[in-house]
Amino acid sequence: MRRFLVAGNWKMHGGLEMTTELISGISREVLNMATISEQRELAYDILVCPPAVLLQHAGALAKSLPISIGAQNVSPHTSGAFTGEVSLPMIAEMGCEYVLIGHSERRELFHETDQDTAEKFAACVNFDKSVVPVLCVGESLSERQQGQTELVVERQLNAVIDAVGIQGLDGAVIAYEPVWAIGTGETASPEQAQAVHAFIRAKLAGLDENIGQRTQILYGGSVKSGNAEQLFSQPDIDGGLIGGASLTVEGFVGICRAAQKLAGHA
Ligand SMILES: O=C[C@H](O)COP(=O)(O)O
Repeated sequence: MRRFLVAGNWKMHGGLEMTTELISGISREVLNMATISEQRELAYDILVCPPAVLLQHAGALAKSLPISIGAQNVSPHTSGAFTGEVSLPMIAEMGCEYVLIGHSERRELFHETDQDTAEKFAACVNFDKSVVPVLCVGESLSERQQGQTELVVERQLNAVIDAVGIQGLDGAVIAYEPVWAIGTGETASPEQAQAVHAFIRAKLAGLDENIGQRTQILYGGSVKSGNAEQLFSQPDIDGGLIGGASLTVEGFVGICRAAQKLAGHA
């Protein structure tokens, strides 16, 4: 059975104080709303992805809490003359268990290609310590309007599958984030999201049934406490990658509440 994963992507927000407040506040609230037995181990997983300079602080804070830490980006290189970049060994040392790969803002604003994304994903697969890649895929508004959603998502998936094989996706997380729903307040309807999630799962399952069935596929794009339960109720939606609503304890915990309520049904 797949577990729900509620993941917050803080993007370029926050500082030391906000990191302390969010991580300790989220942990306090989710433990408060958990049953006694769930307090030993929550029935779903929580991830927060702060900016790179806050990872050390976040990693130290979250060490004994039911929250995993992830980076928002990583270099495909282990070390070298790559000014401004951060490597997998560096983020792992800061306590990162996950890293976002190919977020649409990286693709759009920083011109990362499918090939760049595949190289970063391959670096995670080949890294000897475990840092789970969260591969972000999704179409733009004009691509959706032209009926190209599946084509685009499949192209983005294929770039990674070509680089690492289907086995390389075993244990990875996929986040479907329609670009037109990111930060716009416009959410894909549960049915629209489910259709793409089912397509992604079928694509993976067509190559390896077990990997297809056990891969967590998150939805991202204006998820908030008011729509999380409806989205997470869909059979192929295993949680969310949350931007704006992950920046307050109340907003993020409201989404965790939906995962807690539905846990066991993913
Ligand atoms: O990584 C998160 C997504 O870009 C969604 O952002 P949003 O929840 O602000 O729409």
